[in-house]
Amino acid sequence: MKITVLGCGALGQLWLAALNRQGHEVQGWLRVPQPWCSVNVIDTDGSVVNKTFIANDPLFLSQCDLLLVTVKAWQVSGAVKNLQSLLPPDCPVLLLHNGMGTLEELKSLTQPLLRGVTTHAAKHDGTVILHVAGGTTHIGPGSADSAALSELAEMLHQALPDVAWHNDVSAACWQKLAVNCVINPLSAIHDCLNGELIAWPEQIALLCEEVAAVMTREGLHTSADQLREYIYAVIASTALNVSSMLQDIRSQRRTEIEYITGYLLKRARAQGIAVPENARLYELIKRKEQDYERERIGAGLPGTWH
Ligand SMILES: NC(=O)C1=CN([C@@H]2O[C@H](COP(=O)(O)OP(=O)(O)OC[C@H]3O[C@@H](n4cnc5c(N)ncnc54)[C@H](OP(=O)(O)O)[C@@H]3O)[C@@H](O)[C@H]2O)C=CC1
Ligand SMILES: CC(C)(CO)C(=O)C(=O)O
Repeated sequence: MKITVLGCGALGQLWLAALNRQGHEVQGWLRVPQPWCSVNVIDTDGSVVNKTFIANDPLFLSQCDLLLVTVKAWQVSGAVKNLQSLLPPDCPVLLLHNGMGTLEELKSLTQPLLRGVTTHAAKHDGTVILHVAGGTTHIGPGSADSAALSELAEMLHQALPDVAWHNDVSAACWQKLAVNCVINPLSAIHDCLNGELIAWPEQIALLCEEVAAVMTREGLHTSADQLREYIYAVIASTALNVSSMLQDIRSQRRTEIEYITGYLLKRARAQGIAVPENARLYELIKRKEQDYERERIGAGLPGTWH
């Protein structure tokens, strides 16, 4: 297959390396106008991929069988809309990111849309991407015309297992959203590793109750106890992780809070449910972002909100 990976960061490079290993023709798509991209990945077994692929080739894009989108949630709709007119009309667009809300922003997209979440973990270490832990990628339709694209899951599974197809992927997306609503802002505010969050059981319990109430109203089968149990399992299995939100805060980058807690708040508001603890964490993270954005602008540096 001919595949363009939009966003060649940690996840993007993982997929470029894996898809190329399976014999697919791949190109990267970068924010900067550069005709090549370097992929430098150390896999979980220590094996190294150090390759250069073509990038930003409009002809390749116009012949693509899949656009795999691995940018941050707040970058998704702008990046995809930029490429929309160059893509074949039937080219599936698969969004792989934390948080929710991008499907709503891409309602006008005419290509079939898929969405997914992953439990793989990859991080930047200088110029190298370390594949820290394997995991499962859950994908499914994001628009009505993508329901018949389940064979994509098998192709992706051959490249970077595990990949599971769901005719309705919303439960998997909400479960990941619940994890991110609890672990990401809490770790960013307490400035701690994921594993250290067990020191705040009351806050975790409160957040789980609020998230479970919203999820139940969305028609998902869950409870505060189930969510809490699952989130403690993720805290244990990612104990030594610096969450992506804490990494963003430490590097003074824009976080994904708007698409994580922000999305939960929007759904809660639409349903008339109060979620005060989530609202408080949302405000604290937004304030942190605004503080360093103001400092950057005050220092004459460009803003990070590109
Ligand atoms: N890394 C992980 O282990 C996991 C990540 N995720 C989620 O996956 C998503 C991607 O994460 P990750 O790979 O870590 O993020 P990275 O920041 O490593 O990668 C994102 C890449 O997208 C690029 N980019 C931004 N805007 C554009 C654009 N308009 N066109 C082309 N490229 C663009 C960025 O380039 P530049 O730096 O130049 O802006 C960057 O290289 C996030 O939602 C994250 O939460 C989920 C689970 C695990
Ligand atoms: C699961 C978790 C919390 C792992 O750190 C994550 O998805 C993140 O950091 O964004």
